Amino acid sequence: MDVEPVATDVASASTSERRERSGLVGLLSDYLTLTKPPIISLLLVTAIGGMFLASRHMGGSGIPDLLTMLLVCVGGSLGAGGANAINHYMDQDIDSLMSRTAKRPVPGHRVRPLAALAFGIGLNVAAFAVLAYWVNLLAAGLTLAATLFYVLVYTGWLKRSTPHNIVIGGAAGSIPPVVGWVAVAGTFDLPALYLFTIIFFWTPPHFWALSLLIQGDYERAGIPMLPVVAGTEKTVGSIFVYSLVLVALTLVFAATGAVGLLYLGAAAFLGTAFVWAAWRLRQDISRRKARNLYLYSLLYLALLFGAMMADGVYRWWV
Ligand SMILES: CC(C)=CCC/C(C)=C/CC/C(C)=C/COP(=O)(O)OP(=O)(O)O
Repeated sequence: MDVEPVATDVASASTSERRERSGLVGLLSDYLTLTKPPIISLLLVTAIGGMFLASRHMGGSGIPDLLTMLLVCVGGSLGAGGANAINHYMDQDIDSLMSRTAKRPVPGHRVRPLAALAFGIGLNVAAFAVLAYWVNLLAAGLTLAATLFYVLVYTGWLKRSTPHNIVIGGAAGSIPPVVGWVAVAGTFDLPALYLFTIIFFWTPPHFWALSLLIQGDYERAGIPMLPVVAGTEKTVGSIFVYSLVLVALTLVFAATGAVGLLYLGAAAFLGTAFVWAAWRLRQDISRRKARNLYLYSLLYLALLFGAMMADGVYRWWV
């Protein structure tokens, strides 16, 4: 497969253009870029999904209290945004070697490394304060744990040392629905573990599809992502196996009774398309198929959690 890196960090590229146009707007835009807003949006969808599910589990309408939702979104955005800013600081050397990330604010010399670090730490302190004071200590502690796992275990260690980096590191991104759940339920329960596990198994196929598209970048930076270390055939095989486990998990979840038929139908439909996309990539290892799976995986997660929310409200309503 042609592995020439074509993906560019669109957010950073446009940031650099804006920065040239206007000093203050550009600076604010760079700091916003440090938080990786598209990733935050997806994490919030999963956190809100956890809140809807917990609300239904507690015998409520399935629609969580709006203020709690807002506070979780604010606290979660600060926590995840802070973790991402620290990631920018820690990865500045390798980011400067990859075309997708070379124009980011730190390697692009528009934000000083220590300023990015201080910004990231500051956001995490604010996240902890918001969640601990207005939501609960468990939600605050879990968010902090996600940040520490992401920056210390994934960014500082696994990312540069093992092809299993994204498998284990994905645990950080699997915590937001659990934060949403405990924000509403106050305690940890089995459905929250399911949500965690679903995202845990979603992350590798999603990230490996991206890794296939930017394999050249990872090779240049010496990052042992699976395609670099094990080759494209092994990677698409692993993507397929993880996709099967992911979809099986989403279906078994319905058997627990935490979700209903509306969710089950959506999980079956969306999951079939996921496995189909992974199978097609396995049959024809091309950039187009890898990009299809990568983009679909984003849509899949948002729609799966959307179905979960709609399902709870529907069951309360009928
Ligand atoms: C508080 C909280 C919920 C934090 C979650 C942190 C988070 C965004 C986890 C996502 C999982 C992950 C390993 C992403 C890859 O980062 P990367 O450094 O490989 O990505 P990059 O190459 O784009 O920088």
